[in-house]
Amino acid sequence: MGKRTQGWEWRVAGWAARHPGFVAVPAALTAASVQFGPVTTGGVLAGAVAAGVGWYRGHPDSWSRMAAPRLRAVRRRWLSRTYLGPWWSRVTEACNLITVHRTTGMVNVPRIIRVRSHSPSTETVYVRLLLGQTPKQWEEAADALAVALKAERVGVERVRPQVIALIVQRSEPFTQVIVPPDIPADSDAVDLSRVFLGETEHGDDWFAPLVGQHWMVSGATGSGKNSVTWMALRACAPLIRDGLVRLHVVNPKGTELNALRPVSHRYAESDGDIVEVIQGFWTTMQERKQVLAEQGRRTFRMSRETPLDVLVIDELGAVTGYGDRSLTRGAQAALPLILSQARALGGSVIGALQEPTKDVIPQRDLFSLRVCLRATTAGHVDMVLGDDMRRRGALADEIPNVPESAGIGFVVKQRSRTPMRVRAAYCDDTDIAELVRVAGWPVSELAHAGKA
Ligand SMILES: Nc1ncnc2c1ncn2[C@@H]1O[C@H](COP(=O)(O)OP(=O)(O)OP(=O)(O)O)[C@@H](O)[C@H]1O
Repeated sequence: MGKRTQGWEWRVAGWAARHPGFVAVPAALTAASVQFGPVTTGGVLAGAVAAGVGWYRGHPDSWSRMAAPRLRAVRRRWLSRTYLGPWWSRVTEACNLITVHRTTGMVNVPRIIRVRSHSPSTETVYVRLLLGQTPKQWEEAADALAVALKAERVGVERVRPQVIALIVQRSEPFTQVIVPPDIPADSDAVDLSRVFLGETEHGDDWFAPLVGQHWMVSGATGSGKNSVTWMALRACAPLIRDGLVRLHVVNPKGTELNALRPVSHRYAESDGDIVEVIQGFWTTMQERKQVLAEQGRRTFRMSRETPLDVLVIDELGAVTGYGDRSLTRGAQAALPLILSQARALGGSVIGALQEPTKDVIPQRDLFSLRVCLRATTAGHVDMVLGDDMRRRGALADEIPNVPESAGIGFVVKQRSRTPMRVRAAYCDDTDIAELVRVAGWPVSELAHAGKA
């Protein structure tokens, strides 16, 4: 007997029996529209669907709730495959960062996991490494990557096993030297809670408070560390003249800051004098404690009786870490006390150093403003600014060692805990001479008066 073939009627009947909904729903809709009219039926149907969807979306286990993020992820992946994928494949291939399976010939491209942008000029791209790749390989390809990504420079940071962060600096916001503003003529015009230091990458002025704060400026030799110090002292010039600010200057190198000798309350270059100045500063703070107690005040207010004492230390590393033993021991006896207690007593410290390691400056966390100018190694960035700051864009070790980059560095925005590229204004010899002239004229007048 030959194979029995079914007629189409049987096949339709069989399908309808297997899918009753497909038959029952149109049949019910047809019957309802014959009975109540198509408009009423359509309206009721639309209402029922809307109510059902509404209920379903509100339900904790609703499909749409669970599915929505997944759908979004799929769409994103699809978009990145379609638009970003080919471009990224070309970039990584050009930089030799893809692998090809030996037998199947399949090309493996490292996957972009996430892209974050913490500042207008920098992006952080998190990449999952391919099997067999090392962060070092990517570091070696950083220059090629910068060219391929049309970026100024690219830094590589290890995040966790298999994941690295590419810190892509798109542009250099600072192409010109920033000129310092005029020194205010009057003490009243000076606001030490907002000292102008330079500009930020956002195009705004960069201000920092000096009263009740300690500043640490770290940078390699020639990075322009003293720019920050000079800007603070220019703001203070009329106050120094009026006896409202006193300078205690520690200048182990004996260069540059020696211009401050005539306007300093205390000044030291040799090891013995340095220890004396630092310990004298601590004694002043202890006396200040007494004065405030007698005045019944808990907080310091700047006046001639209680001036702001500013301790400026150049080469802080030599003073606390790698200088002569008698010097470092003497300084280390007083400096931690000053850093932890002087803020409320009207004492501020401005320290500049090249080597920000813990053994050189164990108290670096006591500095409230920390500026990281050009660094010699990547590790210095997080030591100065805090954990993860390099990964978030503070590529201080990638700042070129050229005079055009001097004064450029990073600070941390306190609210968002993200690094911000800044450039300090540059005080040339004329600006320094002007500062000394404004700050010092009563001293010279007094000297003349004494001689007369
Ligand atoms: N803010 C700035 N803007 C532009 N150029 C600057 C700035 N600061 C410094 N420079 C330039 O960089 C040079 C080096 O600066 P400076 O000697 O102050 O650096 P430094 O970090 O103090 O170095 P060192 O540790 O050797 O004393 C200066 O001669 C000057 O030409």
